[in-house]
Amino acid sequence: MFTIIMTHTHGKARIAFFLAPAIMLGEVLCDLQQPTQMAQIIDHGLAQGDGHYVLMHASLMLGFALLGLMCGATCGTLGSYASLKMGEALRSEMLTIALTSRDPAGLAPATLITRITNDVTQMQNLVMMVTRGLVRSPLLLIGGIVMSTIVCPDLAPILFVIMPLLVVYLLVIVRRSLPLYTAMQQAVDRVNRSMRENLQGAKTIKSYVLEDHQLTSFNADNTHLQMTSQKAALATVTLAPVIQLLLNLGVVIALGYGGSLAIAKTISSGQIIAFVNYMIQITTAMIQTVNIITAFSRAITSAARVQAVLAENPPAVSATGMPPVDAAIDFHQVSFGYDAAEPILANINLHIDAGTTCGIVGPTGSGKSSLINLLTRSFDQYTGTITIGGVDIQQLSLPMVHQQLSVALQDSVLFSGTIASNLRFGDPQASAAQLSAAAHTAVADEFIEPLPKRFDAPVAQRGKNFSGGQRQRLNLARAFVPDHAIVILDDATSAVDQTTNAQIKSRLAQARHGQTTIIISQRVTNVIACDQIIVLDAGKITAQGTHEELLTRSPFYQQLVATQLGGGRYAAE
Ligand SMILES: Nc1ncnc2c1ncn2[C@@H]1O[C@H](COP(=O)(O)OP(=O)(O)OP(=O)(O)O)[C@@H](O)[C@H]1O
Repeated sequence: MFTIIMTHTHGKARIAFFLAPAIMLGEVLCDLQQPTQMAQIIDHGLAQGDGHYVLMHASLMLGFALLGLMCGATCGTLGSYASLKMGEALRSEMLTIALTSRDPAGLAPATLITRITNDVTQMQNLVMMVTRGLVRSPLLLIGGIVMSTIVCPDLAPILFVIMPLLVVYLLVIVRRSLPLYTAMQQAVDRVNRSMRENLQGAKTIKSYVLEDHQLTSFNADNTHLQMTSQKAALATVTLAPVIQLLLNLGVVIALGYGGSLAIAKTISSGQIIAFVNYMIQITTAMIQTVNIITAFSRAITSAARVQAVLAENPPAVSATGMPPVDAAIDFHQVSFGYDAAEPILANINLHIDAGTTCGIVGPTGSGKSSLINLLTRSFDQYTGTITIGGVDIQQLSLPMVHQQLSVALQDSVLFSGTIASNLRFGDPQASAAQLSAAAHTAVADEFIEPLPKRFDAPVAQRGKNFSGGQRQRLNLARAFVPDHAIVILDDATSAVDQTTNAQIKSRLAQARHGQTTIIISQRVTNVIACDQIIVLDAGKITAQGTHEELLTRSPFYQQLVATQLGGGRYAAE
């Protein structure tokens, strides 16, 4: 946890982090002066009726109080600065990892949200507490014990009995509360996940009239969160009162026993008052220690969850390969599984010549998208070699890989903004002519041109002001805007009608003539004209060749053609 805090606290924030406790030392020293000064006033000033002595020591007390206040305020400001800066750095790094991570298995959005917000906040609270309390509480505690022993050694045994009892109690509570805080954070994850799914799927829920069912399920998660939070709170709720009780008991004994010693003239009344005041300071320090320990328990849990995100496959930093000279693609003996125990692709060998088109067909779940996920380096845990232009993609940095290829996925994710801002994702400098050309290839021009603002027309969140087919065409156009050597279309026209699909196919053939294009499609018509077609089944390449070749070689392909095209031998266009 300390490593996470330190690696995310730089420059002025780091100075503030270390300076704040040092300044806090001033406040503690000032606080520790007060009871002694008070005893002096009672035993010397008041007892001897020395008004000047009383005034002088009262002024000293005021001076210490003001100095303590200044130290406390400065420490609080510095601590808050360090905490805010650490939170900012941590959130930024976590989001970067979330956006670039190539192993999303442990990074479900709901848990990520909780980790980036709630868990980071817990760590920020700890930094605040540590900068203020980590020095103050132990020092005030030890200082209080030492000073009370010096000022009134006769009453010191009271503390030596009470303190060990308190420490044991504290340790028991902390041990009990730690797993409860972990459970609480997991419950927050569940509520977040449920809320996210319900909000995203609101339309589907309404159409199936499942509002009550979903609400019941959400309420169950909500109640679970409330119960686990309550358990965690209950585990620590007795801490402060028990500390207060034991120390009040100590004060009562000090007053009773100390009173009898004062009557016997063994100690003075000023000593008793100083001792009681030190006990009050010790109580305050103990309660503050409890708060720090509680914050620690929560932050330890949170730090582990934050660390799990920070450890998620950081993007490759060393890239030694030169950019590929051409767009030929090779897979050599590639095997892959999202989970090591479940292979998805097995021994894939394929070669796509630069400047050719390659179609990939296969039943649903056969591994077509997974193949592309490897080429785009979304996942790296495969065996074998994948090269672009003869260069192993592992030797290329992620930006280098992404400068080679554009991908249009079936799921057309659009972002709020304008059509132009969405189309410029892959090339922020793209000219208006590039946008028009890309929109034309994707047959998106026919609905963009009539819009009053054309390419400046607004796009709502997730593109919900466009139809599914329109979204897909904008998604396609976005992939065509950058002048990348390789374009991959992964079932990217599944939502468009047959006529538009045919138009896209013919414009694509023209626009990408002589450039490497990979088309994954459930529709056999989309791949018929490809220079080669790869047939995938259960993660293996079962056949590859041209349409004509596959019609004679691949029973699966024959069946696909028969089902979709009525059984005739369709020639490639
Ligand atoms: N991110 C993932 N984590 C775990 N398993 C996954 C993931 N993505 C896909 N899979 C699994 O990998 C297998 C192949 O999926 P993939 O998406 O590659 O198939 P596909 O041929 O593209 O299917 P479709 O035509 O339906 O899109 C499936 O069994 C799927 O459940």
